[in-house]
Amino acid sequence: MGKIGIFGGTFDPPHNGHLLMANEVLHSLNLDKIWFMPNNIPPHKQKEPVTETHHRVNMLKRAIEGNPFFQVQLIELEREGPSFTYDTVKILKERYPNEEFYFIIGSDMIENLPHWHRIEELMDMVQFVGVKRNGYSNESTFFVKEVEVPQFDVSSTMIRERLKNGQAVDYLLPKKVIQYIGENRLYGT
Ligand SMILES: Nc1ncnc2c1ncn2[C@@H]1O[C@H](COP(=O)(O)OP(=O)(O)OP(=O)(O)O)[C@@H](O)[C@H]1O
Ligand SMILES: O=C(O)c1ccc[n+]([C@@H]2O[C@H](COP(=O)([O-])O)[C@@H](O)[C@H]2O)c1
Repeated sequence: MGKIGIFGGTFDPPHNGHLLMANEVLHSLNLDKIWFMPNNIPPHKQKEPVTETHHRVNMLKRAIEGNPFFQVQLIELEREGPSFTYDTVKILKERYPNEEFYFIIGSDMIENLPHWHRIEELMDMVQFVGVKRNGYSNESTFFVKEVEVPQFDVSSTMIRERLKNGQAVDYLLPKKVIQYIGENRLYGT
């Protein structure tokens, strides 16, 4: 039996805030692995344009390169439409009956939890792990296991904005991801 942290996200692009929190949760909960799971269509951002999936996957692979505890889990790209976590966790539990799953979220998502698809049932299927994010509260009517992580106030939105304006993004995301963004002219670079 293994303990797996599932870290779902849009990762548009992945950044050091994602890597920091994943690593801290891995160690504080003694998990065996973290699966970074890019979504197909983010359920609550359905009206926003999202970078093509293959680019998000390629960036994620570069971001986690060299860390033996980090893997990319592509299960949500096997389905069309919005990636509801309930549907995903159901399939994961069938496919990996011996694993115990922890679903990692930042506190902006904790606030949003009551609006998630079939949240009551999902709560019985997986343990949520919450990481505090600047400007959001960790309070929830649902049980979310809190992990203390040094707060790193970076977001994909901030990185996209900076790139669009020609501002520096060094140390906000891995060098290899910055290189990939430049080579593929993403985010208006
Ligand atoms: N700096 C951060 N600190 C804590 N949690 C974070 C941070 N950045 C992202 N997260 C969490 O990581 C998960 C995936 O986030 P996502 O890929 O949407 O990144 P994001 O930076 O929030 O993107 P965007 O700015 O486009 O909304 C979410 O649960 C989110 O709350
Ligand atoms: O299932 C839902 O209703 C649901 C609603 C909002 C977000 N999620 C998931 O939460 C994770 C973080 O979302 P995001 O959009 O911030 O990248 C990602 O795996 C989403 O698929 C899931």
